[in-house]
Amino acid sequence: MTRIKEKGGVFLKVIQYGKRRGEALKSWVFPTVGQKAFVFFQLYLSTLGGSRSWIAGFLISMAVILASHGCCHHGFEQPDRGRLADDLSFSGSISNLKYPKFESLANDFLERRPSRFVSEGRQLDSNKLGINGRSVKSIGTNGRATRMVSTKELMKSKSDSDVRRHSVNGSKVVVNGASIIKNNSTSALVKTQRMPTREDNLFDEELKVLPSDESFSWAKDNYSSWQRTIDLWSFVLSFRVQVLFDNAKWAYPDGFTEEKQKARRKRTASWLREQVLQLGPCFIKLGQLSSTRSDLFPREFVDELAKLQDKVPAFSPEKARAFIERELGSPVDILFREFEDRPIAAASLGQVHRAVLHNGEKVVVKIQRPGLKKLFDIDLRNLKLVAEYFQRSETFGGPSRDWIGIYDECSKILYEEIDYIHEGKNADRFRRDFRNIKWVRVPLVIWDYTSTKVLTLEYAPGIKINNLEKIDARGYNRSQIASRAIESYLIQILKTGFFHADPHPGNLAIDRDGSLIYYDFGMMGDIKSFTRERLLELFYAVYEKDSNKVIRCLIDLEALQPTGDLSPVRRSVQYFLDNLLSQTPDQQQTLSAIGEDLFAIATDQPFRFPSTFTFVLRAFSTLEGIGYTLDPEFSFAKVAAPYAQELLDIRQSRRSGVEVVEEIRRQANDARNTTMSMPYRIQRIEEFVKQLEAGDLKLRVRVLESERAARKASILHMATIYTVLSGSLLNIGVTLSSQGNQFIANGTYIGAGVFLALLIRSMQRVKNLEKFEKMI
Ligand SMILES: Nc1ncnc2c1ncn2[C@@H]1O[C@H](COP(=O)(O)OP(=O)(O)OP(=O)(O)O)[C@@H](O)[C@H]1O
Repeated sequence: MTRIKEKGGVFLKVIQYGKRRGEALKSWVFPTVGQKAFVFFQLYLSTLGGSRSWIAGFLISMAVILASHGCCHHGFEQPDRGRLADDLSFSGSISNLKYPKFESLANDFLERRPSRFVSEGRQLDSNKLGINGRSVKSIGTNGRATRMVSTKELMKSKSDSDVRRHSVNGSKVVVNGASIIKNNSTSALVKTQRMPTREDNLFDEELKVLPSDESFSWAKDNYSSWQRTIDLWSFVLSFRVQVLFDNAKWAYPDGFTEEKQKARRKRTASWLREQVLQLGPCFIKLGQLSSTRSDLFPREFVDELAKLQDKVPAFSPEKARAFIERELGSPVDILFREFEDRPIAAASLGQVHRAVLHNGEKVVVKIQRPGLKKLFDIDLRNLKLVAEYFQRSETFGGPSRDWIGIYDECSKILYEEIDYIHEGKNADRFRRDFRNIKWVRVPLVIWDYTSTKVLTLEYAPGIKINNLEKIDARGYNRSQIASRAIESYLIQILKTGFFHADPHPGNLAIDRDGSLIYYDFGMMGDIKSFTRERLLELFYAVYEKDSNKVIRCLIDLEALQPTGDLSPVRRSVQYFLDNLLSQTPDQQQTLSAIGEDLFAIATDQPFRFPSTFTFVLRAFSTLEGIGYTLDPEFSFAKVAAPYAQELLDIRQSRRSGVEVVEEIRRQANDARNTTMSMPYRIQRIEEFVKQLEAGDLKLRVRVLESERAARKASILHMATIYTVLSGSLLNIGVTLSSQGNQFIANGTYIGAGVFLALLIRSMQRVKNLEKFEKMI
């Protein structure tokens, strides 16, 4: 599982609630040059961060919405859970095999919905079918045991003679229950590849022409690791400089205005997208993940990065075919009856081709980009250096944040994403979780055609969830789709604990019968039962507006560090609970708005990696956004209400017995202790007052504002010295240079440069302090 831990911490301050959302975006001014340079990595790390905060954020938001909505007593209708009878998915016998190597397939088989199960399996004669004495037994669709032949085994014996050995009466070969008619003396399996024509189109959809990756250096076979490292660091430095210029008022000779800054940012953002494409898969994945992080990045960046969702270059069919052959051990023409050279989708980590198995089953083959592992190794090695720099740097939270830990988690997740066996197992588990919910569809994994880098799945075409035109044309119920998307997610978070961590519109589609198809199980989250219990406690605490309990739960969840004085945290939590929970239904905010509020409040607090709160809400705000697009009347609270009510009911019923007695006993104990200790407490207060009067007790007061002002003054003082030194050295250099002492002049120029850099750094620090002051 993808268990994403929260790492790092931030300091605590309550910030102006009223301004927070606009400010969060507007004030995207990176405090130091270092931060500007590594914003990309920061985004990457934060996007993939801790699942606990992720969920904690979601539950808080949910409780907030529900409490503000007063919804827990409404009797909302549960969306229709029925599934239409006609199911046009393709399914075939080959996926019904049980292979010893992949135990999970048996579960697949058992859970398979009968409506989907188009039986092409035939009961086979075991005597005729054994290949090299080995055959695989599976349960046929009619419930009887059927002997099945592993396709891999069959591929091994693909020569004519081998094939002939499997023929029955010289005319028919049975492969995994499907019949292949043998037309002539050549191999029955080796067929000339024939692409489907318009008249003979095996698939309904038209294919788009995808751009090719040939012009990209990362796609070249001879791309060296040195070149890669140079490219990567050049990008980081160029981006740092561009952001610096975008944000520095002095960089606008005709005068600074917000419009001009926006226009420049737009240019930088489009440059960034290009660069991300140039840098390849690891960064494309990062860019995609960032495209919903409007809390961290200006709108212009988010919009540009969102374009990465679809526009990822494809690699050539030759590469794809060679790769499949290397991975699966046989040429494509032998493995498949048909294979479409043009991919239906090209994503950051792989591309998807349609194919037809020899038994006629339609499948998709997801092929990983060649050389991806090597690229990941280099990229992550470099990103580790960045993490180490962050760990040392005060600016990035230094020792209070576990950057190395975050890096480790992230690289684990990325490596898991490029392991398609892992993805296949995730898909199986996800399908099992939804086996009783007929309106969620998860394509079957064809394990025999799957390896770490090639994943073959049942072909499950659908209309992308944000394609309103097609959804309307087919007459689907938009509001039902919106509710189902959210509901399926609530089930994952609250019930099964195993959730799809990347539910962008490309990964959700509508099947012909209106059910929801999930694609891409590379990045999944897993909530352990201990965590789930704590999260439920957190949910109740938020619902009861009990800040102490909220803090206790956050500490238990390791989402908050119990170090130092927690009273400022308590104040901000209470502020958040009071403000949001007192909202009337018409003031009710969207999940993404609440998410932004959470980020604003969490800034500078000892939460572990609070920026993951955006990741927390990423899935839900994406789905919520889809919900609003599909149905303007859509309400998250409405869909979530029955689930929240259920949680509250469970608690109520739990409390009814032993817990109530326990609670009464606890309260009685508290009351007795308080009464007994009262005289002693009054005596203590009296002692304090006496000590104060006698001057024995001194109160030390720290005025943080003055401390900050003094710090600012000292930085400005140093900045003045740097200016003078830099100017003087520059003057000396010019003089020496005019006198012909070029060598010494160069030395003084370098000195001037160093002081100039120190000056810029000081100015940045002043700017940071000012920004911080504005926020508190
Ligand atoms: N079983 C399937 N049947 C039909 N189409 C599919 C299937 N699996 C994937 N696709 C299509 O291929 C696209 C890309 O698939 P997928 O998301 O699994 O690839 P990916 O490389 O993991 O992409 P990303 O990581 O960017 O989300 C999907 O959006 C969908 O259109």
